[in-house]
Amino acid sequence: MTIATTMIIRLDIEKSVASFGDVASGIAVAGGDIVAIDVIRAGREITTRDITVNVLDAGNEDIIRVLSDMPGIKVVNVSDRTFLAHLGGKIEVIPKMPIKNREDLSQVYTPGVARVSMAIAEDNSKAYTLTMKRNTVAVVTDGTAVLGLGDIGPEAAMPVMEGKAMLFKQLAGIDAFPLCLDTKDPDEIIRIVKAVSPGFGGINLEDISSPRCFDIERKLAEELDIPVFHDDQHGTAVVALAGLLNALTVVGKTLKTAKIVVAGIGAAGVSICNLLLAAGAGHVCAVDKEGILCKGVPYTNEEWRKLAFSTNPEGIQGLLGEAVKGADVFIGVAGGGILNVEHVQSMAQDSIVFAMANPIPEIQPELAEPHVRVLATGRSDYPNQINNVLCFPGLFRGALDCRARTVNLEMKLAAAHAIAAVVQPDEINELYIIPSIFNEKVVEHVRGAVIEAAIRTGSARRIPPDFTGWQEK
Ligand SMILES: NC(=O)C1=CN([C@@H]2O[C@H](COP(=O)(O)OP(=O)(O)OC[C@H]3O[C@@H](n4cnc5c(N)ncnc54)[C@H](O)[C@@H]3O)[C@@H](O)[C@H]2O)C=CC1
Ligand SMILES: CC(=O)C(=O)O
Ligand SMILES: [Mg+2]
Repeated sequence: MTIATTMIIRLDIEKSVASFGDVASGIAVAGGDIVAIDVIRAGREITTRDITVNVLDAGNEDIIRVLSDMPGIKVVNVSDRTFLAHLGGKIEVIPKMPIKNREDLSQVYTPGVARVSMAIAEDNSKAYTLTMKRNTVAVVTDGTAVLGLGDIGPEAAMPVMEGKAMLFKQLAGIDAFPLCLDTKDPDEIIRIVKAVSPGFGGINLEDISSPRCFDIERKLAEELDIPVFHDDQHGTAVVALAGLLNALTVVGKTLKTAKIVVAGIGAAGVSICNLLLAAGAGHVCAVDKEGILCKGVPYTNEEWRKLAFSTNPEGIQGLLGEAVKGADVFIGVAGGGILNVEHVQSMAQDSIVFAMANPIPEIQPELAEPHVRVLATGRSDYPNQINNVLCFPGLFRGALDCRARTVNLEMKLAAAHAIAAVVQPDEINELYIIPSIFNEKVVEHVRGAVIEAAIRTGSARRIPPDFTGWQEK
């Protein structure tokens, strides 16, 4: 799969040996397109230039190899726009007011702050009004299941968590802090999250591998009185359900009767199966590496044991190939390339394929497209992006604003229906089953639906002053 990008290559060119013409033809031969040239230093013997080159494939090493092999050329540095966007990290803390004089200082810091702290000490709930707690979420990971990259560790997880924090802020105005923990021990993760929780209005667990993630989330949700939400489980499930509701409308099928295969029964897959069942799906078939989950198999994974009873009503046995035969829907949250063209061809007429693995989908969209009616991926470079970013900003906005104690099933179902309803009935078509993350209505819809469900189910501790009720439009 190719990802077009722009590289900036800094070169020392030894004038007596090589010319810029040599460089330009080398880059062209290796598949690059020069879009800008900057002279950084013009010495008598050596000139240093930054060459900006468009390349089709982000992983393209050919250009660098060609240039490195050229006599008189030294490649000093290579960066691309993506790396440049990460220099020094992507987020920062900005004070809400400047400290210009001693009076300001004594208000925001000592001695003035002491009175505020004492007010909170007398009544802890004042932390919601007198600190950043009410607008602040911790994005917590142990780096064990980062995107589809696996267990890459807490440092390598940081860019993804910073990205989530940016999305929280830009889309929903929420201040989110990445907390990348250097431990994989579930009990220690629970202890650390509980210990830091006083400063946060909510906890977004991210990219924690399964099955550890289930217990970690359950125990934290039981023990904390703020919403704890494992995004890869429930954010993904909410958005998958939203997309599926509209995709089924496009093909004229129903959730109750459609045969739905979910592949990859990890964090995302378990929650997708559970949410689909809760929404009324009648034929869910859960498939992991060892095959279709079946009743009576003594799985060590407790979630699998439960799913084996609630899914696969036909008792189908076998691997993915058996599961997808005649299926109306395939939802992949397993990993890149596990679905092939024969699999897709064996599905029912007007099939729906959500290949949601990141960064490489279960099947390349170009391969699947000719054989399916509705296709979606988790990526931003194809139509129908089914990504949990459509859920978590609005869901936390709603949960924070009504000071929800928890995120319950009704809130998740409400969020899914709200996302689906952003696409108006006269707009829905094969290439538009899910709104864009830049559609401003998404956060507004999800917030409203989540607040309404939280109030209805007793999870809300307050009714936001601006909340006058919510109805799908
Ligand atoms: N589009 C979106 O919004 C989201 C996409 N994802 C993507 O979904 C994938 C899974 O994420 P998580 O659930 O967090 O990971 P996970 O590690 O908890 O689960 C992955 C599951 O897939 C299974 N699996 C691997 N190869 C398989 C195969 N050939 N056939 C069937 N099952 C197979 C694994 O055994 C595991 O149970 C990743 O690629 C991730 O990037 C995850 C969350 C959100
Ligand atoms: C989108 C996301 O959260 C993931 O792929 O892990
Ligand atoms: Mg994730």
